[in-house]
Amino acid sequence: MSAVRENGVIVAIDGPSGAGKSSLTKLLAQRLGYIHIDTGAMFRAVALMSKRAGIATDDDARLAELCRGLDVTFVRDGASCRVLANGEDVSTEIRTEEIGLLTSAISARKPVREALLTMQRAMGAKGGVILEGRDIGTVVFPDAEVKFFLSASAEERGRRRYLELAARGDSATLEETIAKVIQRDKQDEGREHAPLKQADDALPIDSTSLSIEEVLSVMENAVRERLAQGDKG
Ligand SMILES: Nc1ncnc2c1ncn2[C@@H]1O[C@H](COP(=O)(O)OP(=O)(O)OP(=O)(O)O)[C@@H](O)[C@H]1O
Ligand SMILES: Nc1ccn([C@@H]2O[C@H](COP(=O)(O)O)[C@@H](O)[C@H]2O)c(=O)n1
Repeated sequence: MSAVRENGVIVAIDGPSGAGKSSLTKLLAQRLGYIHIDTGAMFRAVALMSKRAGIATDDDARLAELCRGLDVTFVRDGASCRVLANGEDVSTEIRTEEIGLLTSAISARKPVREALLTMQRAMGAKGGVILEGRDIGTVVFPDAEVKFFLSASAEERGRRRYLELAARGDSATLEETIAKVIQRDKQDEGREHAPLKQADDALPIDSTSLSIEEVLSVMENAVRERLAQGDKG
């Protein structure tokens, strides 16, 4: 177990779509005074920009060129965070289901993963960060001091996403939403590069029957226990 870093520990939260990663990362970051790094938003920004540029999802050369010229940053907006791509606020545009599915295809490409891996490691190396994604504990920071793998049944994750979309006026049915969650799971788990999987040393949390507050309590206790170990860990 590595010593605590300059700004604190690195916390990795991985898991499939709709498991609650963003919700819990935001709350846990507030509790700890840590920085929230939404790596999914970074992949979504690449997907949005590639769509605008008319780049095919398997055109690695053009995807690599796009990533070289792309600067993805996070800007605090009260209790929330805005996502900027080359200075443009793309926070809303990257959240559509269309972009979510496109992102799942784009994020399977090696040049995209290599480019964002470099950015993510630079953002989190000094600690005091919580990164959420699919490969944080396995690829980005395999030496993270605290790792969680947050999951829930596909039906529950689809139900959560359905409620979220309905609140935004989206007309997708529950059945359609569950099917899209399962489709994204298969794409994320089945790809060659950095597939979604639980790190061997990650604490698994099945949130199917747990409230956000219950999950947050488990996570916060685990992080504070590690912090109490300090450099002895
Ligand atoms: N334990 C829970 N119980 C009930 N609802 C939850 C729970 N966790 C998250 N939610 C709700 O489920 C929806 C999806 O949560 P969230 O966006 O945090 O998941 P995610 O894992 O980040 O998904 P994605 O990877 O697709 O972005 C949100 O509306 C959130 O409020
Ligand atoms: N570390 C990551 C994070 C995300 N992805 C891909 O992005 C898609 C969108 O992620 P959300 O968390 O915003 O839903 C996701 O389905 C993955 O395909 C990734 O590959 N690695």
